[in-house]
Amino acid sequence: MSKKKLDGIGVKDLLDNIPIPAFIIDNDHVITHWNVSLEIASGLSSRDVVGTQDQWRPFYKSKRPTMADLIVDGVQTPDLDQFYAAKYHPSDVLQGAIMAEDFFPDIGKGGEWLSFTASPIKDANDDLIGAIETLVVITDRKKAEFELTEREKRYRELSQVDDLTQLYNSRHFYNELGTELERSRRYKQPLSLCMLDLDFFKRLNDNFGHPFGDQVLRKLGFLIKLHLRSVDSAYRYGGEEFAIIMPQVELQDAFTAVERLRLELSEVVFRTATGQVVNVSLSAGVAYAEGSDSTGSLVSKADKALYKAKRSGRNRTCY
Ligand SMILES: Nc1nc2c(ncn2[C@@H]2O[C@H](COP(=O)(O)OP(=O)(O)OP(=O)(O)O)[C@@H](O)[C@H]2O)c(=O)[nH]1
Repeated sequence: MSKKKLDGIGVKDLLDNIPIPAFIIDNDHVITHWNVSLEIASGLSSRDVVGTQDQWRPFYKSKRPTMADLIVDGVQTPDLDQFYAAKYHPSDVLQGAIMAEDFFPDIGKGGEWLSFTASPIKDANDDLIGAIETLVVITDRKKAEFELTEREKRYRELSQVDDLTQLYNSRHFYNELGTELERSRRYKQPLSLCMLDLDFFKRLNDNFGHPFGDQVLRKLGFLIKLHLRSVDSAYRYGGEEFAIIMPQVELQDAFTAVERLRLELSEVVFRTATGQVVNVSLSAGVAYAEGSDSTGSLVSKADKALYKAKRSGRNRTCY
């Protein structure tokens, strides 16, 4: 008995009983159905739009095809790009249907994100007779996704950046050095690596206190950043040891750049808590990447040069 009643139910009744906004257009792009959920969402009554081609009206400022119109016209990828560049994909579930997500600035107060799917409607002979489009507001989900992406970005930055000096930390150093080494090999471009180490830093800490040592580290971090070109990257490699990766820089130029930095630091006047004036120096080692170098061998070359600078009296740069 109840089955018979359901057999007789029309498309309009069915559509009006689902909580998802939906409309149907025929092959002439004329609206045949506009359900109650879409009336509520769009503020347009079915009486006013059925029989028209106004399906674009709730979504756009001026007339343009909706996804359902493109389905009716048989528009395929990549021509869909013209209207929904990189925002659509074929439905995993329905054959011939296209799903898309987009932001509609003219809907609601500040705009809404919609997820919409348009599917072809075919008759018993498999001929296309129209298309149905359903819409879901996904603004809250999108907001949550954006917030999550931002948090992840911030977290990644925090886990890569040293708090004290605001330079990258050593974890990030090895990733980046590997990438730059690979790039220099592939494009046959020079790559230099500099290791810097403050001289007698233990003595500074012991004599003037840890906070004073921190102040020196911060200042050196600041000076390094000041001197960096946009393609260089600097790292706090260890306690008072720093590294600078210099892509596209020959050994001699890297040497000159580090020397400039060393001289600048030597001219900075630090003042201790008791007002004492202190000068600080650094030693540096510069190495140049050769075709056969790994990250390990390049770091080792730079470290050896740094050791040489320390051994031969400090406050100098060696390669
Ligand atoms: N203030 C401060 N000191 C640190 C930090 N990290 C490491 N150090 C100190 O840096 C000092 C490094 O000392 P050493 O490795 O003996 O080297 P050095 O005294 O600079 O001697 P040379 O490198 O041979 O000139 C140690 O006393 C560490 O405690 C930090 O974040 N802040």
